[in-house]
Amino acid sequence: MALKKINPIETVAWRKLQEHYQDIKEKKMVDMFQEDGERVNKFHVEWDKFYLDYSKNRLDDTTKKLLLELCEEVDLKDAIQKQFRGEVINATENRAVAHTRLRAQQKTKEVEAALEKMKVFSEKLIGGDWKGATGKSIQHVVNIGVGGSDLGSQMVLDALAAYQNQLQVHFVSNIDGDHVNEVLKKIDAERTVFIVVSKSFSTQETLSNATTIKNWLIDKGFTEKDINQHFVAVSACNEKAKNFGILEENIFPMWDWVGGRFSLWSAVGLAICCGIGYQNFTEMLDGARKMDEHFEKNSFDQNIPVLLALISIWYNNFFLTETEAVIPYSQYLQKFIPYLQQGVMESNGKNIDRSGKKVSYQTGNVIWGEPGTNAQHAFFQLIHQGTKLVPCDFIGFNNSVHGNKGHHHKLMANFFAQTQAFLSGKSQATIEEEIKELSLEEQERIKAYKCFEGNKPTNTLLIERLTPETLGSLLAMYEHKLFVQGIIWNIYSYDQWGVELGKQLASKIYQQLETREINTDLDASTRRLLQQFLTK
Ligand SMILES: O=P(O)(O)OC[C@H]1O[C@H](O)[C@H](O)[C@@H](O)[C@@H]1O
Repeated sequence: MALKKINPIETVAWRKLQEHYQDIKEKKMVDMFQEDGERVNKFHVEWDKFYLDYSKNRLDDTTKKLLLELCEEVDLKDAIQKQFRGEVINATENRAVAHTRLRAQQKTKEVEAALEKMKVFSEKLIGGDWKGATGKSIQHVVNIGVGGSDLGSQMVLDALAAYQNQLQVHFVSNIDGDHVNEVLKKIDAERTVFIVVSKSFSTQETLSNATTIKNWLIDKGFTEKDINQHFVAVSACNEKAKNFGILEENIFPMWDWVGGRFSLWSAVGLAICCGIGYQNFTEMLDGARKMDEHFEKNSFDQNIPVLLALISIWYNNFFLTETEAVIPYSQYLQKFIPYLQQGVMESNGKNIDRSGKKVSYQTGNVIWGEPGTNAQHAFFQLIHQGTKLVPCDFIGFNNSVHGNKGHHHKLMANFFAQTQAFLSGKSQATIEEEIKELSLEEQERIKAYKCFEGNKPTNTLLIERLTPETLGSLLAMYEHKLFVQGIIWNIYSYDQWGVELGKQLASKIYQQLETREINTDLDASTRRLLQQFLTK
């Protein structure tokens, strides 16, 4: 059964939210805290190892009530059930969406078999039982993939670097030859296994990089047979992987019903199993499953992904904010933002609704960010005193991984202080006190620059500790958040046609660069640029 096609702006809740926005747009959050002593109690969720405080947002009881009514009107419940039942909700590609199946308690036979294969392979590598062509055990693993076949594994291995074993895992993604060259400098061919990860097994970047590496091995004297011991693949297109020269037994499955950007839970996460071991990988799946259950079963007013999605819609569609920042207070989560960017922007960057009509409202949010405290020293100025409203998610941990309390308390003091500053700003009295030593003339001149208006919204997510399990829950939380937003916006979140045009044009331009024959039907700017490129 297809997803329902309900135009959100035609709902009663949307109209009421528009009216309600007029009441709330000038309100100060500090006043709302004053007026309602129960605000924190009402606007937080405690779940498993997560604590979400969303009280520092420009919303009140009515906002929440209306946003929840919007969920009813678009029949979010029905959409959630359809997703968990694995129905064909990716209608533009005619595919089911069932990545949650990869981490379900009761797994299907094919998923079990894939997991077992990943376990056996990664344990052989880690235990030194998988030998290269010259009989040496493996030290390096190179993941060759791009987009969803790269970002997730990279991010998880960075996030869980504390769990890393002796294998060194590298990533080659960019078609830029400098990328592959730099990685090749770091590895020892005889002790390296390459994992070619491509759902379609037809992505230009991945196939070019894999071919370059294969040739590099051949130049070193490896035969086709030797290469078999150094190459494995993860793909939904077995035949193409075999044609590339990968042995059938070394191909790990992928399925149509797993979108690339939701695939780290599948064999696409093989590099993760190699780097941190199968046990940690399954703990991550368990964490994701817990979040799936929370999302599927909890009432919407206590449902973390639903609430985050609604808050985001509130700003995006009523305050008309342009972007959203995610600030994890953990250096381990440095690659979390690029990973989220693919998930969120590839999914919800759409302008045609589920009825095939152009939408007349804003969809996909622009996501950006960087770990705190580094972010504070880079772009927080704009959030504090710029002209744009940037709602932020602050993600912090009760306990650090390294156990160094001194550092962790300093880090978290900044975490709490920033959301406090975003909320309250700086009062006139405090500014006057700060500058009272200056001459009256100087005070007058400087006063306005020292002003922090505050009233900048933040969600604060406090998680017990960064572990494979909590990371799994966190990733699933954002997956469900973007799904809810796509449902409300009445778009299809699981296709990505928007990336195709560039690929097609690149292949035509590539031919022209190779033959040095520039098409006359190109636009004038591109034609001139190609000429310029070829002259030097
Ligand atoms: O895994 P692959 O088929 O090689 O695809 C890799 C990536 O490329 C595409 O362009 C898509 O935009 C991504 O969603 C996908 O993850």
